[in-house]
Amino acid sequence: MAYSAKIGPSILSSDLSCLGSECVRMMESGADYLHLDVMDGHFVPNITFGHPMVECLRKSVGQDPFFDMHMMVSRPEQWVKPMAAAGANQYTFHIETTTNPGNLIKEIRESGMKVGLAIKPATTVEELAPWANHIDMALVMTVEPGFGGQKFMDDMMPKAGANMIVSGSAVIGSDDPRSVIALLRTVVAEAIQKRSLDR
Ligand SMILES: O=C(CO)[C@H](O)[C@H](O)COP(=O)(O)O
Repeated sequence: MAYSAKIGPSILSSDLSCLGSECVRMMESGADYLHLDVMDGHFVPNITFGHPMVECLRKSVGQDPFFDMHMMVSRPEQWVKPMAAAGANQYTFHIETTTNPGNLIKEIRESGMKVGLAIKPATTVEELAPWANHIDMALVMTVEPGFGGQKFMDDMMPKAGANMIVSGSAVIGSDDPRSVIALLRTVVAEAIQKRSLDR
């Protein structure tokens, strides 16, 4: 059986004044999808951009790149429809930010997007587990949300078993992002294979 992993560069560490060309550079370097970090200054102590920027990006890069919106915002319900209209493919919200994940999942699907569910380092996978069959992707954070380039939290490893990897500064900051993406993909695919053989 062939084991594969998907790599989604986070554009957080890129030159945000050149976001369109940075996204194209990542896709041309072999990225499987793009992880777009949306921050509102409330859920996290940082601000990035919102749906108007996503709409411009979509026009600039075309229909093909898959946009996974990592919504680090305090009211994720508010941005579902605007993000769908702007051209987002997946809406990944934080379980810590809503009292009604089921309703939000329904709204996201009705808007035509896939559903991602994220947890901060302090949140257990048990809180995520009841929604596992209702979502397309679980995002287990290995840094505190808000900033790229932080130290990887090794103690998050028991929560993971990942087949999709978000990597920002290591990919964006490299002179050779193609090699970094390929290396990440190979290492993760081999780990998945080993894990399945160990079972
Ligand atoms: O979600 C994020 C921060 O909130 C970033 O997307 C994530 O941390 C990836 O960036 P890096 O690899 O530089 O840590």
